[in-house]
Amino acid sequence: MFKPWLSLKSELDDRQAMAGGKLKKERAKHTSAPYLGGISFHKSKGQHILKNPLLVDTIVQKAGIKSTDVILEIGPGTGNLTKKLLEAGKMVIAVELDPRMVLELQRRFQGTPYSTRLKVVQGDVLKTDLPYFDICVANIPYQISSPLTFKLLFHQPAFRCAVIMFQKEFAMRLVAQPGDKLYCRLSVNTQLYARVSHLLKVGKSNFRPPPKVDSSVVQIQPRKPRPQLNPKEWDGFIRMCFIRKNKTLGSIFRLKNVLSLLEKNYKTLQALGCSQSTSIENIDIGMDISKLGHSNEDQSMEMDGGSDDEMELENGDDEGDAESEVSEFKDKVLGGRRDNSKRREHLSSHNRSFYIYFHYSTRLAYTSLDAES
Ligand SMILES: C[S@@+](CC[C@H](N)C(=O)[O-])C[C@H]1O[C@@H](n2cnc3c(N)ncnc32)[C@H](O)[C@@H]1O
Repeated sequence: MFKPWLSLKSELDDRQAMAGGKLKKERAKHTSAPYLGGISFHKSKGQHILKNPLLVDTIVQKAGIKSTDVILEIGPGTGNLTKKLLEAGKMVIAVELDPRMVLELQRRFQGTPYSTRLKVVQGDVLKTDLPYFDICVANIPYQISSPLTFKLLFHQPAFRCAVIMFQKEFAMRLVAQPGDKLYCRLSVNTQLYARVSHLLKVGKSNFRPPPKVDSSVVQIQPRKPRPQLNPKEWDGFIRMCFIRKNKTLGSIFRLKNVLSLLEKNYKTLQALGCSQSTSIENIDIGMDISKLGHSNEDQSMEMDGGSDDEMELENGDDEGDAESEVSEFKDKVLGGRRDNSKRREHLSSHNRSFYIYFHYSTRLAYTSLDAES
C-alpha cells in the first residue's frame, strides 16, 4: 500500500540522533503539533497530508494534465501528490516552505526516473517569483488561500487551469453565484478574472492529521484576455456594492454618501477630460470607501468573507432621506428616473443576474460578470 508519509521515519531517526536536550526543545516548541509516526506536522504551516491514494488519483485525473505540461505544486509536503503529478506531466515545480519537507522530497525521488523532472523550490510561495507553468495542482495550507488565489490570478503568462484544495467554506465563496447567500466580493473578484467550478468535496478523514474543517477541490481557469481594470478603483467599487447586508444595488446607490463619493470621482474624471474611451488605468481617483465610515476595514479578501456582509455605514442615510434629495447626479447614476423599467433592469437586487453598474465611478459602462458563462 502507498504509505510514503511513513517514510519520514528517517527524518525522526536523524532528529533522534540529536543531543537529547535539543530534541526536547524542538518538541516543546511545537507542543500543539501532533506527532505522527515519524514527523511532527505543524498546524501553523497548514500541514495536513493527503493520506488517501484514491483521492490523490481523482484530483490528478480531474486536473486533466497533459504529458507535455509543466505543473506547479504548492506545498508538496511529503510528496504524495507530487509523485502522481510526476507520472502525469512533463515537469513538476514544487514550492515548499518547510525545509524538512524539502529534504524528504529530495530523499524520496533521488535516484528515481522522476528526479530530473522535479524541481523543488524552498520558500514561501507568496514571496516567490513563480516560473512559467501550464497547470497548478495543489493541496495548500488554508491560511494562504486568499493571497495565493489572487497571486495566481495575476500571474503572467496566464496558465491553463489550477486545481486547488481549499477549506470548504472558502471554496463555496469562490464559486458562489449571484443570488447565493455566500456571494461576496471574493466571488465577484475571482470570477472577474477566472471561471471557477467546484470539483470535489473532501472530508476531514482524508488527511493526516485531520483538519478541523472540511475541504473542497476547485478548478480555476483564468479568463483570457484578463480584464484590464484599475484594481484600486474596482475594489472600491465592489466594496460599495456589498456595503450593506441584504440591500439591493439600487438602494446602495441611492445612499447620499455613496452618491457624493461617486459624484466627486465623476467631477475629477471630467476635470481630467476623461471619456468612456479614455484609458484611466493610471489615474488614481478616490475610491476610498473608508470615507463612508469604514476606515478600519481590512483591505484583504478575508477568508471568511464576513466583513463583506457586515459593513455598516456609520453616517449612511436612510433610503427615504436619500430619496427625498434627488439630485441631477443621482438621476444619472440611477439610469434615468423617467425610465423606470430600465432603472429596474440596471439596479436589480443581488438576487437577480448581477450586473455591476459601473457608471461615473469608472468608465461610464457596466460590466456583466456572467455574460460569458
Ligand atoms: C496541506 S499540506 C499539503 C501536503 C501535500 N501536498 C499533500 O497533499 O499531502 C500543505 C503544505 O504546504 C506547505 N506550506 C505551508 N505554507 C507554505 C507557504 N507559504 N509556501 C509554500 N509552502 C507552504 C506546508 O509545509 C505543507 O507541506
